[in-house]
Amino acid sequence: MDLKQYVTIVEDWPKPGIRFKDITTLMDNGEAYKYATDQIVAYAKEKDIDLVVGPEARGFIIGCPVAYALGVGFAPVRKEGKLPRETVKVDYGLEYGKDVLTIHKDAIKPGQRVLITDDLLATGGTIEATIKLVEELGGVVAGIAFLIELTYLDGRSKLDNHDILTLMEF
Ligand SMILES: O=P(O)(O)OC[C@H]1O[C@H](OP(=O)(O)OP(=O)(O)O)[C@H](O)[C@@H]1O
Ligand SMILES: Nc1ncnc2[nH]cnc12
Repeated sequence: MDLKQYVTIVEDWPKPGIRFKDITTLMDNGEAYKYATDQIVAYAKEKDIDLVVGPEARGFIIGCPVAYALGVGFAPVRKEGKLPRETVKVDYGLEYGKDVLTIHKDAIKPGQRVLITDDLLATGGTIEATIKLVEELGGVVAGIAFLIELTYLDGRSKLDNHDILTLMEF
């Protein structure tokens, strides 16, 4: 299936100069959303995953159906001030801003094999920060899966030698 046809490009959003890749037109097509999810599930099955971790908010949309299909848990990474118990945190930058990401301190057991999911790899700041959080809690990043990679921003170079799956390149 050609997934790219379901992504809508929105010019100059949220800021002038940004070509926003809107995945809501992929998600609201049941066949396309299932196809994309199934590709990531097949990848995750090769990696012997114990837990899926995804950053707010679009990382949840990708990661939760994958966790359900694998029969493993999902741990949310959220922007500061959203998680109610003790967290670890990290500052990060992204294509159109900067922020702080957090995860509950007890979300990952040392040695657990983690799949990180998100909709899109741009500068790599969000996933670089997510990797730091997972590793600080003793998790092993066994794989990272995205729907979309913006190859012209070279976010991949921030993700060391981690194993990465992307379903579409722009
Ligand atoms: O590779 P980067 O430059 O870090 O950019 C990619 C991140 O930016 C977007 O999230 P955003 O922070 O806009 O949050 P949202 O998912 O809540 O809209 C997107 O969903 C990725 O998480
Ligand atoms: N160009 C873009 N489109 C959609 N989400 C993004 N997150 C960071 N850059 C983005």
